[in-house]
Amino acid sequence: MTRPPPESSLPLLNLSAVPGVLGRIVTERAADYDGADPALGPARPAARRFEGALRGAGLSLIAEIKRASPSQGAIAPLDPVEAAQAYQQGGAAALSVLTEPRHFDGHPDFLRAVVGAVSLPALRKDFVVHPAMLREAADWGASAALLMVSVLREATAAYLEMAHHLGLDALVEVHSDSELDVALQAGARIIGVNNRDLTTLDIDLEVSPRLIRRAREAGFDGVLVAESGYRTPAELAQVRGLADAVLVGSSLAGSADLAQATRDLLRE
Ligand SMILES: O=P(O)(O)OC[C@@H](O)[C@@H](O)c1c[nH]c2ccccc12
Repeated sequence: MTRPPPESSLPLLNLSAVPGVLGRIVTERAADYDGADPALGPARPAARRFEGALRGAGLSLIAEIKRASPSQGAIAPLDPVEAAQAYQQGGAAALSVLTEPRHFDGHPDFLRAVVGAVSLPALRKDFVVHPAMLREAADWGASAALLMVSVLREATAAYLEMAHHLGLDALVEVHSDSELDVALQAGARIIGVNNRDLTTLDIDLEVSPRLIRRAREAGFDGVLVAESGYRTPAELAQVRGLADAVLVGSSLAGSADLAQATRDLLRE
């Protein structure tokens, strides 16, 4: 069986099967990119900076620039560059920058500005439902993009291949055993386990440790990231020695002094 080269493929997604809040958001995002050019252009070299940053000693922090969310509404009117600099000073290893405009108050300019101003590698945090979104991420200087198995399903492997074609690392996000199986099958090198169920927005901090253990037991030797809901060093302790990295947004973004909040959170 031959597959068309990644630069010409537009994998089919069944977004009407995605439930709840998540379903609404991805349907809007697909409409935003309806008719966009799916061409990726020539292959770009892989720097693997995002992956490299997370492989550092101990539990690495991915700090998120998140001004609003469906679960909390407005969080804080962060200046993206100031926030990125504060996170870097506080000890973050990498950044996550929301570019979704309607529910997370994100913007492409935030990502471009952050990449131009700080040295940490940055993830484009968005609901990727079209190849053009990956091409944009690479053009804007992101080191990585988020790929959600709950959205991409059987197209996960194709999107992973497209991200790698563009020289991007991919954070492949899962929330259940069956989604983890898809990520492992697809050949993900970085897997994020989201404690938040994006269809109900409920948080369960037991989800990450459980699925991270399962991934390791299955022989996965890539990078594992615990995502969402972390507010205290005690909560981070639940994934120390287990996850390579943790992704934190709201609890940092909502604090008065972002650099100090970052240092406090990382205190063992
Ligand atoms: O704000 P929190 O609870 O610290 O979570 C951060 C991050 O994990 C969360 O923003 C997130 C994880 N996966 C996502 C997918 C889309 C949008 C947002 C997310």
